[in-house]
Amino acid sequence: MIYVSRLEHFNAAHKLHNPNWSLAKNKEVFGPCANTNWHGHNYELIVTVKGKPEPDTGFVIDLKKLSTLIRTHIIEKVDHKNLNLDVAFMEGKLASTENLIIEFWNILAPQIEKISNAKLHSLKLYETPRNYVEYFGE
Ligand SMILES: Nc1nc2c(c(=O)[nH]1)N=C([C@H](O)[C@H](O)COP(=O)(O)OP(=O)(O)OP(=O)(O)O)CN2
Repeated sequence: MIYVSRLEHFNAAHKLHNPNWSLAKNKEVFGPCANTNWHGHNYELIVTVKGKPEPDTGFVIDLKKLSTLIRTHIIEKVDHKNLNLDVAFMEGKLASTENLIIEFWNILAPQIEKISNAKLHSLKLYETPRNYVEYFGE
C-alpha cells in the first residue's frame, strides 16, 4: 500500500462561540478565540490517500487531479471566508478545527473514490503552525 499526500492551504476567519452560553461563559472557555469580531488563521490541509500504483501510470492517484478536487470541493468554499457565517457545511456547528476536519472528510472521501481506485487515508489540518488535528474517518 502506498500513501500519497497533497498539501493545500486557505485563510479564514472564525470565532469559537457556543450559542447556548453567555458571552462571559464563551470568553471564559474559549479565551481570545471567542473574540466577538472574529479572528483569522492561515490553515494548512494535508490530504493523504492510499492505494496501489496503477500499471498504466505508476500513480496511486494523479496529484494534479487530487489538488483540483480539494480546491473545488473544499478550498473554494472556505478560502477568505468566515467559517461561522459563510460556509454552508459548518452551519450550526462550532467552528473548531475538529469539526472542520470531520466535514472535510465527509466531503472528500466519496469524491476521491469517484476519480480513482484510491481511498482517503487521513486528513491533517493545521490551524496555527503549532496546533493541528488529524482524522482517519473514525
Ligand atoms: N481542541 C481545540 N482547541 C482549540 C482550538 C481548536 O480548534 N481545537 N482552537 C483554538 C483557537 O481557535 C486557536 O487555534 C488558538 O490560537 P492560539 O492559542 O493563538 O494558537 P497559537 O498556536 O498561535 O498560540 P501560541 O500559544 O502563541 O503558541 C484554541 N483551542
